[in-house]
Amino acid sequence: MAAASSATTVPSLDKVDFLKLQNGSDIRGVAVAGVEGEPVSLTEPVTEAIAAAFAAWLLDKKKADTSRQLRVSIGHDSRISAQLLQDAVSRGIASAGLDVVQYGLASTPAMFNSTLTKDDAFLCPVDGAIMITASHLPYNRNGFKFFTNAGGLGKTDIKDILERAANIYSIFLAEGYSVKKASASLKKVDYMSVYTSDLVKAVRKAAGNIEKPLDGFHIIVDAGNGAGGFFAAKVLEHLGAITAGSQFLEPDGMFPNHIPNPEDKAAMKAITQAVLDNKADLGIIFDTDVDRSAAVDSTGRELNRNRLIALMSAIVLEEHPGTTIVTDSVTSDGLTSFIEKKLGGKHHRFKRGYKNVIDEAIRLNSVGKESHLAIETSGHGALKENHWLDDGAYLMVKLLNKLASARASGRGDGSKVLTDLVDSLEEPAFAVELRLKINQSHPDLKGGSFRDYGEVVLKHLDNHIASDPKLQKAPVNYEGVRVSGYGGWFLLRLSLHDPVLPLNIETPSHEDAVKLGLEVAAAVKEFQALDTSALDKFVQP
Ligand SMILES: O=P(O)(O)OC[C@H]1O[C@H](O)[C@H](O)[C@@H](O)[C@@H]1O
Repeated sequence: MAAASSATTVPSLDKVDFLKLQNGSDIRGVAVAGVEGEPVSLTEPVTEAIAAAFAAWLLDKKKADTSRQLRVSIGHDSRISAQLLQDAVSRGIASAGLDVVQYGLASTPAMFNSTLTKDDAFLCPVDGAIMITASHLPYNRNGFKFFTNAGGLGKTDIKDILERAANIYSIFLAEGYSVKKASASLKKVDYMSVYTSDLVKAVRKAAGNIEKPLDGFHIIVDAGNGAGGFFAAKVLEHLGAITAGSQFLEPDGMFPNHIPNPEDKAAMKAITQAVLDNKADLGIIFDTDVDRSAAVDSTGRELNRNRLIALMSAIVLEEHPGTTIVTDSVTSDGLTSFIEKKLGGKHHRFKRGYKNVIDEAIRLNSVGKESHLAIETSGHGALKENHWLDDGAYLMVKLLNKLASARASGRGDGSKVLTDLVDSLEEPAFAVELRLKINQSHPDLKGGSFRDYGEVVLKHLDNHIASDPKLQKAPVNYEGVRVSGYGGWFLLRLSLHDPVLPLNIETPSHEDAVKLGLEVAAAVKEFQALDTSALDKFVQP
């Protein structure tokens, strides 16, 4: 079968700054026209060039290890631009002579998994995988994540791919671009059935090989119209659970109900309400591409952010006593004492970014410091037992295992077994995140980058803190400036991607948070390019 259509329309080619499409270890851009000020950057030729560049990169990496033709799997989330981009990606891969295997609607973790699965019938393992997604971003965006069996590609490889893509695109500019029929092979495979059956097997195995370990449990899924709807019918129901009342399972790239994002307040409210209305045992919510998740217990208590980390830590530390839990930088002090004092583990609070925490856990293991869990407050999480695969669905499988095994051992009280595990987690009475923007066109940047400017702000804050006896700098810290005071803490750091300094504050009261906020405000007031309006509003009497 030929890859792609034989249409010969010639989209007009604009000059493109490929490196601007890099977003950490992902590629992100605008794929749908119509939003003011957001011109389309992921056009068909740009996408085709990026896919061809990934193919060339993969050929360089893998040529020596395999005698057969390399193959690449392609999946996508529910976005309205998915089909167009999938076709362009397929053409790019095929133009480099690699085989294309299309999975259709898929989750990001399933794509990584396809590089590990050994099953000829499903053309697995693939040599490389591409997920077309922009996670929880608005409907007009889209992007790509790339995987090999070594995991997700990192920043350096993404930069390499974008540089190669720019060269390929310059050939399109010179020679003209047309949507060509490619000669390499294209197949469609229902890989999600392999991935979901792996999840089902994992729960059955943990329950002692019981066919329906969730028999009678009522569990509600909210997929936010992303790609996660499969979890209800293909995972939970196979395990015996009732999923009536599950919502927003149908893919709809306009996301008409709420943003598929477990960090979003409206999204958490929607799943909580569904659990209470249906008197369900548990609620589960995913982001668009199912690499992030959160849960809600039967009383409507949210199990997300620090609470989800605490819960996963409790489960993992039962299995691996004393192990190190790697988390992102905005985790609470209460979480540290919970992991270290209550659970007897070690808390390694590292940097923000799922790739950062996963890579750090892998590094710790490589230097002999055992770690089994890397997890972010955003709902991203990966376990050593699951190949460090960043997988929101697998996190939920670990909770399901706990429900099933508790019942098998005579505890029939549903999600209380989960809630009880995090009972003694100390939680701040007040928590806030304020995002302070750096105005990139301000003359104070003097042509430098927002990152350099942000670093100067942080250095200045650091000096200010040193001279203030009411505040203590965190003795170990990997990102930004983290400070204790007024019974709580704050962290000011550079955003991973945006010209923004996010400020997190957690304190015993709103009043204490204002006191910490005033300290930060005083330290940064001379930085004219920093928009402190969110902070100024917060500290106003
Ligand atoms: O640094 P921020 O702007 O707060 O963004 C941080 C977040 O960026 C992306 O969404 C990553 O996928 C997350 O892993 C990370 O937590």
